[in-house]
Amino acid sequence: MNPAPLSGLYAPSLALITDLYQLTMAYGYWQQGLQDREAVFHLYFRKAPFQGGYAVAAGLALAVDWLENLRFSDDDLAYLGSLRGSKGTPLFPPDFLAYLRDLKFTCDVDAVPEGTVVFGNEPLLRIQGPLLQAQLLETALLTLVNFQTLIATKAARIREAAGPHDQILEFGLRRAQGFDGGLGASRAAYLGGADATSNVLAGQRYGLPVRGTHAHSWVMSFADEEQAFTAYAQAFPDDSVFLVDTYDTLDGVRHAIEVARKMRAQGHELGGIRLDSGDLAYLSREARALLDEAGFDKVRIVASNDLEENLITSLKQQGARIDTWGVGTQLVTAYNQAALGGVYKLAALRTADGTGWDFTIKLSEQIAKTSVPGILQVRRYLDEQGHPRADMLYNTAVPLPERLVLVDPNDATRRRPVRPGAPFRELLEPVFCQGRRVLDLPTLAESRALAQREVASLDPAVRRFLNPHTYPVGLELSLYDYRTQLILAKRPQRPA
Ligand SMILES: Nc1ncnc2c1ncn2[C@@H]1O[C@H](COP(=O)(O)OP(=O)(O)OP(=O)(O)O)[C@@H](O)[C@H]1O
Ligand SMILES: O=P(O)(O)OC[C@H]1O[C@H](OP(=O)(O)OP(=O)(O)O)[C@H](O)[C@@H]1O
Ligand SMILES: O=C(O)c1cccnc1
Repeated sequence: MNPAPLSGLYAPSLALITDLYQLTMAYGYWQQGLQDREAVFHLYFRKAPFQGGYAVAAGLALAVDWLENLRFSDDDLAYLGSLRGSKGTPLFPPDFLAYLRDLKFTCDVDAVPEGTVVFGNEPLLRIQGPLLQAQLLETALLTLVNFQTLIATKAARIREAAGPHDQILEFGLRRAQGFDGGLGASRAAYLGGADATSNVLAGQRYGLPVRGTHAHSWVMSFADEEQAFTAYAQAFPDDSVFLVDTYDTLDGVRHAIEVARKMRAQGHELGGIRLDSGDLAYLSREARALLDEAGFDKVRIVASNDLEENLITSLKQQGARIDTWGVGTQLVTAYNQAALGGVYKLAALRTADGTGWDFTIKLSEQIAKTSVPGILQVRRYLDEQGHPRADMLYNTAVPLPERLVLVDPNDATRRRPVRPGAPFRELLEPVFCQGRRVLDLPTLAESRALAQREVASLDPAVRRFLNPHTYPVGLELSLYDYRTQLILAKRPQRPA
């Protein structure tokens, strides 16, 4: 069989986009008759990326799409049937493959909408349903949500640095982690705050605005800069941005102005110039002065060259006159943090008699890595202006006490009583009910607008890049106490 083109991007079925152990466990559960035991898993990360104070949830729409198309094709089953164990016997017997063929997705999925700001330990997704199915979803859901959330968060930080009025163009495809990394990054970058992408397939697939300038090679293909700019303006008289740094940046700006004058005489306006090297603060100030003096104060100044949020902040502090930021490598590769460490943990199992729940916990040497048992919801308390004040994780499967207290899961001495009647909203919303979609997803542009409102609603101390203030996320006290009991019950008490 030839490998699918585009590294499987267009494979008719993506059921096999998983780790082998999900399938070996599935077989084991099926063999033990445990496949339909009801289970609850949470998908969450522990620490916000980039040493930042928050993350922007993303990836849900891709997860929904994957879940709705989840089925094992004949090719998938033939491949699984061909796998052999170390003794040469089939890894998966035919009757299990027949079970997979008929498997229908019947889980409940609750999720935090894309664009919502989220913090460590908060479930972004909660999956409830037959154990075999819920387990089988782990890898793909993590793959989608981890990367999308990572890049959306990076884009939100770049937006924070650029401010609400500047434009951000995502230019990263050539430096992305493969085709799928590039496509996914363009989507997430837009969701997190970029205005447009240079990635044409992402534009087509996700409906993103596509934008761009031209390369140095364009200028190098003509006898001189003026000819190159003139030719580009002929092709795109109302959509030209000239790259001015091929030879000498300020001479390039003067040449751009000459051509812009001729364009104006013919009823067209130059859109912008792009700076791609040198001291971007100095050159942008000089370029702005030259353009303004010549009567081109509406011509935009685009900058590119390894930009990221700290550099953009610094350039602004230096008085740079850049109004459009072309950001590639650092954004689409999340350069300073390779991955978001989201995890997927079992938190509840139906009791054998089917009437109650066993809440489950994964212990760890580090308390920060010990999971939270229960069927969790995140309640976000708001102040009078509707700004987030603190989040509370609680177990929806047990009644909430009258008086609520939030406990820091990493330091039980830090507690906050909840003001009676304090306004709140709950973050996890039903998306699938027994495998049937019950939520109409917002458009990507709506999720992007939500992300901007969400980040803006955070305290600037939580948003700042350097040593941000930790936003309070607590366990509801009775959940905290229950979790402590469970830890004590599970951990061997060895004599000193
Ligand atoms: N005023 C500035 N303050 C801080 N960093 C800047 C400033 N101007 C540019 N930079 C950044 O410094 C880095 C190096 O810039 P430089 O012009 O030397 O790049 P380069 O890639 O070597 O140029 P070229 O593309 O000509 O090879 C880039 O990441 C650029 O964004
Ligand atoms: O710097 P990034 O944030 O990744 O933005 C994309 C870069 O891609 C292009 O450069 P090109 O591939 O021509 O190489 P260059 O770095 O030599 O300019 C463009 O001129 C930007 O500099
Ligand atoms: O359109 C551009 O200017 C562009 C596109 C990709 C990479 N660098 C720049």
